[in-house]
Amino acid sequence: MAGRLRILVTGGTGQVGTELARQAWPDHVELILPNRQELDLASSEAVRAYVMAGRFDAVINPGAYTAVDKAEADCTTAFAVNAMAAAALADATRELNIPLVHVSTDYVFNGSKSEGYQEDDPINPINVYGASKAAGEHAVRLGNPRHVILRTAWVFSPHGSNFVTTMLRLADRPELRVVSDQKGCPTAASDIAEALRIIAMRLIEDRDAPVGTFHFVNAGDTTWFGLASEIFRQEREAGSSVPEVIAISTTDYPTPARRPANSVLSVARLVDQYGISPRPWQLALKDTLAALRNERSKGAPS
Ligand SMILES: NC(=O)C1=CN([C@@H]2O[C@H](COP(=O)(O)OP(=O)(O)OC[C@H]3O[C@@H](n4cnc5c(N)ncnc54)[C@H](OP(=O)(O)O)[C@@H]3O)[C@@H](O)[C@H]2O)C=CC1
Ligand SMILES: Cc1cn([C@H]2C[C@H](O)[C@@H](COP(=O)(O)OP(=O)(O)O[C@H]3O[C@@H](C)C(=O)[C@@H](O)[C@H]3O)O2)c(=O)[nH]c1=O
Repeated sequence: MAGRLRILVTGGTGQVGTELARQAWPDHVELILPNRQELDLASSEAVRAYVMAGRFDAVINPGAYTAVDKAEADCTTAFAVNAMAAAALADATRELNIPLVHVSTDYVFNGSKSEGYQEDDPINPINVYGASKAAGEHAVRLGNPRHVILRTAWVFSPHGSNFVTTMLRLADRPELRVVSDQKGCPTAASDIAEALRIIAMRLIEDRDAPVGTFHFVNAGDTTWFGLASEIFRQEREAGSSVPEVIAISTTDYPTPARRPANSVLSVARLVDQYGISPRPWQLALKDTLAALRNERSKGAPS
């Protein structure tokens, strides 16, 4: 029988962390998912001490400061969590000679490219969140050669706050105005978690497993307007009454943080080196909407 493996997962209460806990891990794997009280990612000393003491065989780091607009005025916390904690994880995992799987974002790109971004395209973030995540990537690359940085994008899931749950919360309005000039790849947290599980297990079991930066997003791309339209198309098909969705431009929806006009990610490297092929985002969305409908029907008075 294989020896027991302990994997530290940060951000266990988040979208990706929750889905990592739900993955079908082999029986000999134990996930350790500390909450904010048990491990404060804003303290790099606490992060280092926790990893050094934990007898872990790998670390997966989806924990992050993800409030994109709030980060503009809270740069210190965003950098502490997204950059300094990542640096502490990278240093500690290198010293322990264990792999680090770090999660990053499409918002490290400035959005000026017209096609999909490759892993080695230059990064040039245009908001504080993106800059803090870019600094986290840099620290991971410098800190531990045995790393995978998995960039993903536009994450949705049945739990937590995301664009899909926001649209459903606003669904009783007669109309919703949504930007149609920002393009990206909507991606289910459950699919990201599956990719992270496969990558982490390969890195633990095979010293020659591919390392470096990879992209993982669901297949296909759209705009936020396209995503909202598809959410309500599927909801209407399931019998719900839905608002009219109106396409607007970014200038008509001012926000504290700028967002890239195009952050479509190419996944070819992950398909090639890990054999992971993502499903279309519309199918992943269907599962999430069904799960949310199921939760609503359980909560509805009988
Ligand atoms: N959401 C998205 O659209 C995208 C996310 N990403 C990246 O994917 C990863 C996962 O994102 P997602 O699951 O959506 O994120 P969530 O915002 O859902 O979860 C973030 C997690 O980090 C934890 N966290 C934040 N600050 C601290 C802290 N100071 N100490 C301890 N824990 C903390 C949160 O804990 P608590 O519950 O206590 O707040 C939560 O568990 C992140 O690295 C993110 O940058 C990439 C692209 C898109
Ligand atoms: C709610 C709403 C948003 N919008 C716009 C604002 C913004 O340009 C876009 C997306 O809004 P959100 O604030 O929900 O999404 P945002 O926080 O920008 O999402 C990002 O989160 C971070 C963590 C990432 O890493 C990115 O990949 C991306 O998923 O939609 C509308 O046009 N109409 C609306 O009614």
